Amino acid sequence: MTDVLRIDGLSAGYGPLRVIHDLDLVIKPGERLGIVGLNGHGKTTLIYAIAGLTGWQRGSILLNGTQIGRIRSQGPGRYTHQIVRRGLALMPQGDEIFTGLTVEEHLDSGAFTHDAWRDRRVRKERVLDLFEPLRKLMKTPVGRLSGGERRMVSLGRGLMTDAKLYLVDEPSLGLAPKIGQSVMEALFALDLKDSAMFIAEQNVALLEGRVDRVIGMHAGKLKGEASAGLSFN
Ligand SMILES: Nc1ncnc2c1ncn2[C@@H]1O[C@H](COP(=O)(O)OP(=O)(O)OP(=O)(O)O)[C@@H](O)[C@H]1O
Repeated sequence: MTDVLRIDGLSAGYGPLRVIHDLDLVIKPGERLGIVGLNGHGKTTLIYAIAGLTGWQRGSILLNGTQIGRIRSQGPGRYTHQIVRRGLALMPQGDEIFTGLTVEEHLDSGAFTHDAWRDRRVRKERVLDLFEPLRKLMKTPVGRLSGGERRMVSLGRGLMTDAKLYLVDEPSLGLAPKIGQSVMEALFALDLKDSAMFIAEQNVALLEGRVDRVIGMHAGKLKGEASAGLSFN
């Protein structure tokens, strides 16, 4: 079976700053991968590079066998819509939600591809099955929601397409521990089938036993790898 993601020799950064250094990574169908590392070591930048959102990048990135990692210096985001159409879903750090729009409008906005838009009712049901508290809030502007509910909206929006690869950036960040845990549980309940999930997370305890592999990230490089039991090599 084709790898969901195969990265070879990726470097990426912003202007003169090189954040990702010659990085290789393979993610298999059905796999949940955790990336852990301290602030500023490049987790978000790696996610952005996969999504074509860094200032510049070079190296090969195959998403489900298709090259999405062309040399990019024309500015961030120029090819991101094409990458999304090829099967990428991004759940960004900090939610990136719009306080005036309702929960339902956010979920609809995640149905970006033609197929997702056509099937949006079914897909919204699938999201609501995972994030039950949103069910009674569909017509509520997101500005009135709690932090945990907003996170569910942000993650739910990312689940509206049938992506090959879900990139999730610090899903528990800024939430009370119990809320963070329940949001993560909902995310882990998603049946990936032959898709894969990449989760950047500082709170390694939240990944324990819930992902197939955890890789440490330090100074723009991947360091050490642990299976679900979390003893690092
Ligand atoms: N848009 C940007 N322009 C310039 N430098 C940036 C930009 N975004 C991130 N950086 C720099 O890139 C480096 C890596 O940051 P990045 O956000 O990828 O790390 P991280 O591991 O995801 O940390 P965090 O948990 O804070 O998101 C840092 O030195 C940061 O200052």
